[in-house]
Amino acid sequence: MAQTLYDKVWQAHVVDQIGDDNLIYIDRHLIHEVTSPQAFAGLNEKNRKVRRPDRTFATMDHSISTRSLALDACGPQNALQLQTLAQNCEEHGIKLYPVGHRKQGIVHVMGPELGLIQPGMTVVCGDSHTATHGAFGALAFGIGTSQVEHVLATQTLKQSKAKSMLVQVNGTLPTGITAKDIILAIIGEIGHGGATGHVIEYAGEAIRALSMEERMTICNMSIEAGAKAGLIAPDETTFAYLQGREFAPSEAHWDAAVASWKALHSDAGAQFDTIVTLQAEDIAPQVTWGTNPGQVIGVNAPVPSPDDFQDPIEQESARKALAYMGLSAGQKLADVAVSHVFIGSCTNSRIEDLRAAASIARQGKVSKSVTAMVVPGSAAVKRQAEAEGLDTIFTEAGFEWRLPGCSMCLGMNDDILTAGDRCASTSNRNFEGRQGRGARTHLVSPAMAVAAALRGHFADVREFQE
Ligand SMILES: CC(C)[C@H](C(=O)O)[C@@H](O)C(=O)O
Ligand code: SF4
Repeated sequence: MAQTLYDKVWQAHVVDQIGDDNLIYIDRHLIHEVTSPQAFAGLNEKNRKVRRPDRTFATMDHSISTRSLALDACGPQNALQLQTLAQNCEEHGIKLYPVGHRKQGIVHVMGPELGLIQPGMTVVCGDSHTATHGAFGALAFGIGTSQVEHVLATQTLKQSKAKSMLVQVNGTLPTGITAKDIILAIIGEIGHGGATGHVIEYAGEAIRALSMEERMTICNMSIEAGAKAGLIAPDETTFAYLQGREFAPSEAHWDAAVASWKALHSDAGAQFDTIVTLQAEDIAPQVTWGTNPGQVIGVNAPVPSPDDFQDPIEQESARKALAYMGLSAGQKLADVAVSHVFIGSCTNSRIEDLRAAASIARQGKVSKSVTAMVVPGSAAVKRQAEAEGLDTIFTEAGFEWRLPGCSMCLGMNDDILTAGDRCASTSNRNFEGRQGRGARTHLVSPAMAVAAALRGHFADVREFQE
């Protein structure tokens, strides 16, 4: 029978059947400081060892400062969490990339960089944006702390199979439109719960044309569509990205690996539970106006009115969102001033994101009324950006240039907004209080974030194209 990519990866990892569920084997386990301490505590209490330390990799990203390398820069509680991770990794023989290490970074940025994620693998992490790694044709999803403990102890996980959704993006992406705009447009189309219970496979000409970094941006936000995971079938782009990376198959094994990866695609005639189709030419630069990522419009569209929605729940949600965001129906986004701009997060902090941001930043200066920062996703991205002189472009334009980490994506470190602040952010979540209590988040692409920084209000990045 014709199989989907998801079927193939799933089937190759089933170890056992438990009732209606399966026990699946986990190839890679990524860990960070926030969701691992209790898991290790549970393991230690039961006197258990980590089953496969060689398949487990750790980094520090959430609770760290991106202004200083000091572990206690964000206070004693964060320091304790970070020290606990270091101690647990030491005791259990797990490779850790701590703050200051040349391979440290946001878990979803540094993992792929090291070649840890390969087509056909199962990948888990106690973090919802583990979906990012699906860009490699891996089945990658976030797990809770008790599941982290289970994977540490057994290298397996009990799971039930999800439904499948095909999101097909046809056509060619217009100039100035990015992967971030594609995924926001998809979520705008299906709603922020639109893929609940599904694993999404992204396909179509516009997806095939994307680089690996752009594919990661797409898969990253599968979670914001409600999906369990998002995948893209591996192809030459994937293989070229992986070749030569530290943990990628060695030269002696490379050809055999690629040959097996080439079978990882949905067969002709494979059945999906749900199919969604978008046309790339229809996508404008996206800006969220509300408090979930599905509340999104093209930059030139008016802010909607609750009456524009049929569903009473959506109407109520729009009403609440407009009140929280301090916006009114019919308003133009070009009239909405921003106080902060954040370029970073596991969605948009890779080198291509920073290049796109710099290409706009070199055209002007950050508005006096805006505080703007660029936070590279990993130490490797930071080094590369500095080698290309991007840091100078940013600082000369008036942006802060930071150390790698999650930073202002969420309020767990020293980058927290205050009530009433309005931020154009390249991150992935915009719920109430995400970047600080009472703060307002608008999700955009890196280029759109810079456009807002320079103008002091939202602007169509296509006006900046040289
Ligand atoms: C801290 C962590 C558990 C959390 C997540 O899982 O998503 C964080 O990364 C986030 O983006 O909110
Ligand atoms: S950058 Fe943001 S979304 Fe990504 S892992 Fe860190 S906190 Fe979560």
